[in-house]
Amino acid sequence: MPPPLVERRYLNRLSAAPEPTGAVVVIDVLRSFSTAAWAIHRGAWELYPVAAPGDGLLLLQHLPQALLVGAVGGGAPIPGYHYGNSPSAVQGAELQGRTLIHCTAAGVRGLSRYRTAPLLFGAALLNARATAAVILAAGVPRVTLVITGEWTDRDGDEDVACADYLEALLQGGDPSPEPFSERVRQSDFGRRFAAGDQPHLPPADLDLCAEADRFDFALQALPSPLGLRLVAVYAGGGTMGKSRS
Ligand SMILES: O=C(O)[C@H](CS(=O)(=O)O)OP(=O)(O)O
Repeated sequence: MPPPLVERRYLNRLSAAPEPTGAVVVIDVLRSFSTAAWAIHRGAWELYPVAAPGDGLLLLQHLPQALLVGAVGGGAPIPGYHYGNSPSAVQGAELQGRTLIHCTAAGVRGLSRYRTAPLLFGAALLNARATAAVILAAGVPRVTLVITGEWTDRDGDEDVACADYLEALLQGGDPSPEPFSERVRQSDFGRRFAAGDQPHLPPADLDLCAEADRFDFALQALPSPLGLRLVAVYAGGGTMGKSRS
């Protein structure tokens, strides 16, 4: 099977391009899908991405055992939520078997924007290789990579680096991940974490987000009666997370 055609979109740029067909991979290395991946690794079953903080509070009425995780634009925790959108914050949480409601200003908004895609993933550098493997196993002819971290004051190169790595893997390459990991650290947003002068952007988060291929699962967003639901999926088939019909 030939490699898929890969194209890119930017969440924060106006675009007249037609809606993507095939797989859409919404990339957010700092930090949405790194937080989500660490949460799954720490035992969370599933995450419900919601586009606005108030939507999370409404959804909590249907999922009273869920934990609220999220940040406003710039990265400060959402008031009233249990945890910030932070891999180091979820490290200290008891997440085994838990459902999370996840709200962020970029990555989660990207999932919401592309919610009608035939196959939809959230990805970070932590699970780039696993995401490529799941997509290649699905045999889709076209893949759209969505950069979420580019803003007027930020280059978004943490996501572009992840997209470059993913694209190389999707084309059948086997590049060393280190240069891509270093680009995450050197990106405009990465350097804000490295500076360590904002409590909601801890340097520990950069370490937990800049590692490549730590996890062997992709994060697939599936439709559910309560909205999109993000679960771990594996290239050999198989989904982790409770089914909810
Ligand atoms: O919480 C984060 O790290 C960012 C903040 S911002 O929206 O990019 O300013 O959110 P995310 O959606 O994870 O990029």
